[in-house]
Amino acid sequence: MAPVTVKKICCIGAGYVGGPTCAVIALKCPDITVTIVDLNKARIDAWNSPDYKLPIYEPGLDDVVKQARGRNLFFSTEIDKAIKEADLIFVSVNTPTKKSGVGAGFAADLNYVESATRRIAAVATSSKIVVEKSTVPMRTAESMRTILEANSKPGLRFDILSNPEFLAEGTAIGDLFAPDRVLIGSLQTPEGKSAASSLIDVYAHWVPKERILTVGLWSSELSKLAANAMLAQRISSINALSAICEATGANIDEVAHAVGKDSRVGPKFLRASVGFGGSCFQKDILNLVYLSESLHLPEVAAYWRQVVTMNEYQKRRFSKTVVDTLFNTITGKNITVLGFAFKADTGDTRESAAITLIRDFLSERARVTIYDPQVDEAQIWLDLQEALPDTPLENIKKQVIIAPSALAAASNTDAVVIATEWKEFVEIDWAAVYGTMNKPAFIFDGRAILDADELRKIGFTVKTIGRGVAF
Ligand SMILES: NC(=O)C1=CN([C@@H]2O[C@H](COP(=O)(O)OP(=O)(O)OC[C@H]3O[C@@H](n4cnc5c(N)ncnc54)[C@H](O)[C@@H]3O)[C@@H](O)[C@H]2O)C=CC1
Ligand SMILES: O=C(O)[C@H]1O[C@H](OP(=O)(O)OP(=O)(O)OC[C@H]2O[C@@H](n3ccc(=O)[nH]c3=O)[C@H](O)[C@@H]2O)[C@H](O)[C@@H](O)[C@@H]1O
Repeated sequence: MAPVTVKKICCIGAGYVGGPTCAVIALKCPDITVTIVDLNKARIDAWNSPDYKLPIYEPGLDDVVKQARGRNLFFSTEIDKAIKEADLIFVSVNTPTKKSGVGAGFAADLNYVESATRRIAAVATSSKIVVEKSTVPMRTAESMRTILEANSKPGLRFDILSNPEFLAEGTAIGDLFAPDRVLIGSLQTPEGKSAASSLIDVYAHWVPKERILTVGLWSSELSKLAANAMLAQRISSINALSAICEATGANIDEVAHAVGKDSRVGPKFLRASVGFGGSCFQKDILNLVYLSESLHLPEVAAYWRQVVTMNEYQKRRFSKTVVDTLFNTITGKNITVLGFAFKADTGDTRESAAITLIRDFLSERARVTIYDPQVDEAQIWLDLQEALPDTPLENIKKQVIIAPSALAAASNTDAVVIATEWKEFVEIDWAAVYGTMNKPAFIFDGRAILDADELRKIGFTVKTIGRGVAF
C-alpha cells in the first residue's frame, strides 16, 4: 500500500505542544499547509495577534511563527473545516490527571482526547491518518480506532499512529529543530506501516532518518511514560541525596559531578532542586502507577509512586528548613519568593514547586512577596486560589504582594527564597539588597544558582539546597 503524501495537516490543541510542534512542522515543510485549531478562542486570537503576543512564552517561538504564519501556518477555531481538509490530524489536547471518578488522582482524564476523536469521526468526509501527540495511557490508540470506526461515514479509513512529544518547555524550539529522536508507533500491518511512512516523510524534511524510530503502537505509548518517569526518577534520586548532603556536610553538586562523569550515568538531569514541577512528570508517573496497579503489579506501582513521594518530601523539607532557620517561626515575617514558573525560560506554572512553598509560608502566616519575569499577576492569583481553596482570595491578597522587579521584591524583607533558576536572579545587586533587609538577612537558594561564598562575604546567612554548610 503506497503511503499517502501529506499535504494538509490539522492539529487539534493549540497549547504548549500543539502550537510549537506544528509551527515548526510548518516552518520546515513549506509544501504542507498546517492549521492549528482550538476550542479556546482567546488562545487562537493570541496566536494570531498582529504583534506576536503569543499565548505561551517560549524562546525563539515568535521567530518561527513570524516566518510561517499566513504562509502555510494558520491558527483557527474552525475545527470542523480543518479536520475535513486534512490528510493527517495531530491530537495534541490536554490529558490531565483525573480529579474525580474511577482512578481519581492517578489516571489520565481522556475526556479531551475522546471529544476530539469523536469530532473527527463526526465531520470527516475522507480517510485520515490520526496521530496521538498527547501523552496517553497505553492502548488509547485502540479506543480511538473503535470510536472512529463506530461513528464515521461508511467507506472511510482511519490509521492511528502514536507520535509522543519529547520537547521540554523553555528549550522547545531547539528540541524540535534537532530532536534526540522522533518516535513513531504504528500497528505492524501493511496499512499501519504505510501510515507511519507518511509521517516519517513529514519529519524527514529536517530530521535525519536515523533519528526517526519506528516501533509498535504500544511500545511507543509506553516509551513516552517511561521516558518521563526515568527523567523524574533521576531528579528524585539526586534530591534524596541532597538531603544526605545537607545532613553531613557533603556538596550535591560535587556528588552529581562525580557520579555523572561515569559515561553509563551521564551528566544531565542531575541538578538538585526544590522539587520538580511542570504539567507532565507527576501526571505521567501517576498514570504509570495506575497502569501498574490495573495490571496487578503492586510492587511496580509502589516503585514509581516513590518518585513522586520523594518530590513531595523535597518541597516539604525545603519549606521546613526556611521555618526552622528563621528561629522556628515565620508568622508576620516577610518572605520573598523569586520565581513562580516551574522552571526558567517559561511562563508555565503548572505544578510549580513555588506554589507549594508559598502555600506553606502562607499557612505559617508569613507575608509573601513574589516576583517572576514571565508569569502574569492573574495567573499567580489563580494558582494561589487553587492551592488554598478554603481561603477567600481577598484574604490571600492581604498576605501576598506581587512585585514588579526582582530588586523590588528582594528589598526590605526577612528572607529571600530562590524557587526558579532565572538567570536574572544571579545578576541582582545583592549588596544593595542586603542593605535594605532585616538582620540577620537570609537567603535560601532552592536552585543552587547563587555564589553562596560571595553572599556570605556581604553578610547574608545562606542555605543552599544540597550543601551541608554549617550556619
Ligand atoms: N507541556 C509540555 O511540555 C508537554 C506536554 N505533552 C503532552 O501533550 C499534551 C498537551 O499538553 P499541553 O500542550 O501542555 O496542553 P495545553 O493545555 O497547553 O493545550 C491543550 C489545548 O487543547 C485544547 N483542547 C482540548 N480539547 C479540545 C478539543 N476537543 N478540540 C479542540 N481543542 C481542544 C485546549 O483548549 C488547550 O488549548 C498532554 O497530553 C501533555 O501530557 C507532551 C510533551 C511535552
Ligand atoms: O512530557 C513532557 O511534558 C516533557 O516533560 C519534561 O519537560 P518539562 O517538564 O518541560 O521540563 P524539564 O526540563 O524536564 O523540567 C521538569 C522539572 O524538573 C526540574 N529539574 C530538571 C532537571 C534537573 O536536573 N533538576 C530539576 O529539578 C525542572 O526545574 C522542572 O521543574 C521532559 O524533559 C520532556 O522531555 C517531556 O517532553
